[in-house]
Formats: sequence, structure tokens, C-alpha cells
Amino acid sequence: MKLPKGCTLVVASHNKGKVREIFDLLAPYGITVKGAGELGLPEPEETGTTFAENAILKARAAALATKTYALADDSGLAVAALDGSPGIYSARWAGETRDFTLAMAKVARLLTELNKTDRSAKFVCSLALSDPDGKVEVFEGEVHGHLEFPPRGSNGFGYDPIFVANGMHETFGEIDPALKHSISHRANAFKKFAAAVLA
Ligand SMILES: O=P(O)(O)OP(=O)(O)OP(=O)(O)OC[C@H]1O[C@@H](n2cnc3c(O)ncnc32)[C@H](O)[C@@H]1O
Ligand SMILES: [Mg+2]
Repeated sequence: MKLPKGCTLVVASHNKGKVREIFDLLAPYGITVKGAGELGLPEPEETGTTFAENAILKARAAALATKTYALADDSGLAVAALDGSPGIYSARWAGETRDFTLAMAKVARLLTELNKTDRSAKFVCSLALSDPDGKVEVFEGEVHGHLEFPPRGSNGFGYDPIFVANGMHETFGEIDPALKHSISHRANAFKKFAAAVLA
């Protein structure tokens, strides 16, 4: 599908860090964007079993509620030695208060307890675009790297302070946000979205 010129796009996320990144990624395209938070949209329960299913249900809920196009992002950290955990549970590992210091410590603790030495991990992002009638399209991206402890840096959000992308030495918490926007899982999904929808 193509986004009609001059349309408004609702970014169906309640995560401020994510919304900031999606706004940055959309900035060059001259689309009017609104956040689900500022529109007071409810946060749907993420009952899907994959990133794509959860992205679709969030995009559709916002599109049907606002009768506009909506873009949702479901993403997370998949740690190889933990069989892909926390995966779709990445936000939930941070508890009700979304404490990522706690979530990152849980990852470190599990790796130690299970005697795992492999620190490989990836971030995964599924972007779902819904039209005002609930018709959806999904775009996926990944970035591969490894984890380092203790956490470093205060840029970004979530698990960024423990993730180092392949070929880098600094964590996503330490690098310039513009650099993260050029290589991240979200950037890679976004490139596909932009090519298909914004061209
Ligand atoms: O569902 P919405 O409202 O969009 O917000 P959320 O925070 O609940 O988002 P998800 O359900 O997609 O959960 C993904 C979690 O994975 C983590 N995550 C995703 N992308 C990340 C990134 O670029 N850097 C660090 N952590 C990331 C982050 O902690 C998110 O809370
Ligand atoms: Mg969520």
C-alpha cells in the first residue's frame, strides 16, 4: 500500500523512546505524525505470539480508533544463549514500572546462573502499517551484536546500554542517536517500510 500524500500517520506506541526514534526516522518524509499517547489511545494487550502479530494488533487498534493510517512497532532483544529470550517479553521483563536496570540485571543473572559464555544477541523490530480499514502490511528488521555488562551510556532506551552492534565497541546507550538510526533493527525495518509505502 502507499501512504496518501498529506495524510496523518498515528504512531501507535506508548514508549517515549520508540516514538522519538520513529518521529526522527519519519522526519525527512514530510508526513504529519501523531503519537498514540497524545491522542489518548488505549494500550492494547499484546496477546500475539510473534513480534509481527503484536505489531499488527497495535496498528489495527489505533487505525480503527482514529480512522487514519497507523504505524506500530513491536520489538525486543533476543539473546542466543537464552533461546531468544526475552524476545516478545522484552518490555514485560522490566515489570509494571518498566525498570530496565532490573531487566538488564535479569539477563546478566540468567547468563551467569546458566553458565553461558556466548553473549550473542540481536534486536528485532516488526513494523505494522494499518490503513483506516484495518488492512495491514508488515516490515521486519534486525541488528546483530553482543551484550556487555555492566550497562553503559544513557542514550536510547530499554536494553540499549548492554547492546554492542557487530563492528562496534560502544553500546547503543553510548553511540550518537543518529548512528543508531542508521543501523538499528528499527532503521532496517524502516528502510523497507519507506521503500514500499513512502516512495
Ligand atoms: O508496545 P508499545 O506501546 O510500542 O511500547 P513497549 O515499550 O511496550 O514496546 P514493545 O511491546 O514492542 O516492547 C519492546 C521492548 O523491547 C525493548 N526495545 C525495543 N527496541 C529497543 C531499542 O531500540 N533499544 C533498546 N531496547 C529496545 C524496549 O525495552 C521495549 O520496551
Ligand atoms: Mg508493548
